[in-house]
Amino acid sequence: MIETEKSRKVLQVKGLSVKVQTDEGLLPLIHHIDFDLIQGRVLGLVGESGCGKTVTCSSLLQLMDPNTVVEGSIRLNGRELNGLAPQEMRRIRGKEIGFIMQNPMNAFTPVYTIGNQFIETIRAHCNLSKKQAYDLAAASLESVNLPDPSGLMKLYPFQLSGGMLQRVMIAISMCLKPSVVIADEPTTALDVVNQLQVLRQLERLRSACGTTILLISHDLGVIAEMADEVIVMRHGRIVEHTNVFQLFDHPADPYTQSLLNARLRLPDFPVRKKTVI
Ligand SMILES: Nc1ncnc2c1ncn2[C@@H]1O[C@H](COP(=O)(O)OP(=O)(O)OP(=O)(O)O)[C@@H](O)[C@H]1O
Repeated sequence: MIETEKSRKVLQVKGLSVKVQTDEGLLPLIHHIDFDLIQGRVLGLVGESGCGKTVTCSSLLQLMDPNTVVEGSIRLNGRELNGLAPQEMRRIRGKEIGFIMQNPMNAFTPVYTIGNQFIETIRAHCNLSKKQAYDLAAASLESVNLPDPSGLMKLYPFQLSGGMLQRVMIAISMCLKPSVVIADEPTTALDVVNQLQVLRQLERLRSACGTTILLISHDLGVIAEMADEVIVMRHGRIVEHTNVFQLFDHPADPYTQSLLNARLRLPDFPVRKKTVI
């Protein structure tokens, strides 16, 4: 098939296996998985706790513990990431692959203000003066609906709620415009109002910047609302990879069916309103 701009593969994962060194030898965590991230689309990654979602993301970011072995190919815009030198990977993380994590407090250094960290992050990746970086940061914070950006930049991370910190991370991504954002359970620790805000801003990141998103969530409601395609993982393997409508209407794998059945018994299952692009 000819790759058009609409179906451009931004990230190609082929034969990804992750093993951890134990006293008994190498223990497999991820078994030879393949998937692609397509420009401007959201790929959901679901599966029960311990199935390997976070290990998969950490491998893409080359953030696995030293006692693990990551095999296979991870190509970002055609460039192989597996085995890349740590200083090269540091340049790629943030600028080319953004990440938004479940506990945003871990992403910030407690002793520096939000403004300081925001501006330094922008300046580490872009050739901007402090004033230019400050103006960009303020505009970006405003664009994710955070009030009083200049006041907010003087605050320390512990003075912001989890939802506000998530939106600061999205605002940083909006400035750096990475090709891919990996969002690992970005709404899990948030109340319902903040969940909605964060999901709206992630959707804006995708639609305004054309960012490709890998969205990990145990919440099938979030996946139904956001994802175009979905991967279902079990015991470190992909058991199903399909578009979101197919997944909810005609789940093929018995494991997917059991995941959906468990969720559908709850009363607040949302109905997908948007159309797949
Ligand atoms: N550094 C490590 N050393 C040994 N085992 C690990 C390591 N990291 C993860 N694991 C194991 O790999 C498996 C997959 O873990 P992972 O964190 O990817 O699960 P998950 O699907 O993200 O779960 P959750 O939804 O609970 O976050 C688990 O059994 C976990 O204990």
